[in-house]
Amino acid sequence: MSLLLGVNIDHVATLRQARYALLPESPNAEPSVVEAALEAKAGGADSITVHVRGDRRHMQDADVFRVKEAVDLPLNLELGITDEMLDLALRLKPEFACLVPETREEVTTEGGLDVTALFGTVREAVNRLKSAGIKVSLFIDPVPEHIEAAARMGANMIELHTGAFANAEDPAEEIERLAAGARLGHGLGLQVNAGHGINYRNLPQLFTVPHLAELNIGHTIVSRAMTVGMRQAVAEMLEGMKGYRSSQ
Ligand SMILES: CC(=O)[C@@H](O)[C@H](O)COP(=O)(O)O
Ligand SMILES: NCC(=O)COP(=O)(O)O
Repeated sequence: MSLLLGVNIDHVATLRQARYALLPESPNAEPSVVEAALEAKAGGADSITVHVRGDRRHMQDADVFRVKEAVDLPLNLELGITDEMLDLALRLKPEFACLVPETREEVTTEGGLDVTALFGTVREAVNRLKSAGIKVSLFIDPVPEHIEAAARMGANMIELHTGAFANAEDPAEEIERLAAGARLGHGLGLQVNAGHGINYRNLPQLFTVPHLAELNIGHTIVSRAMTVGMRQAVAEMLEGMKGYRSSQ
């Protein structure tokens, strides 16, 4: 099975909010997140990822319902563990939900969910989402205790946070941490995904990380789409991902 690509379209909404923050549902509001998702599908995306943040800095609640309605692809909703966001997820009923840490002051997601310190809270959220038929992923750092806790609480998947890898001067150590985490997660029966900061240049460095099922990639694809359009930006990323399986 090929390595799957989840396209995160958050930053299409970032551009829209720059002008239409007060009127995101205006008929004039652009760019359209629905059109972006449809173009991502046309480019070959396997799923669409959207992160509705508590501060609604980019994706709005209405956006994700419209994307789910209009785009025939699995939807992966990223959310913080709050009653408000869990309620949204239970109303939306996406195929997948990925529980992520969130702080209002962060520029972007800065680390993985501390699933050991928050074990009970995370497990309750996992159970509520799974009871609604939603497959649950946990966005975590490649920390063995966190991976083991994810398996123990019944998560379906983990998404290894690749931000430290993406930001590292020399990524060798981070790549080994990710590889060890992927081996452990796979061995525990978890689907192992990865995401955050992956781009067209650093992607091949991840090919030594085994057992990856899916990459969630957004910022670099939306950035590339500024030049070549979303459909081609997605197709180019998929072309780059083709070498993964043969490198395993
Ligand atoms: C959880 C994750 O890595 C992505 O959703 C990332 O958060 C993109 O959204 P932001 O740029 O708002 O962080
Ligand atoms: N969970 C990672 C994601 O959805 C996309 O992150 P990025 O590629 O925008 O950094």
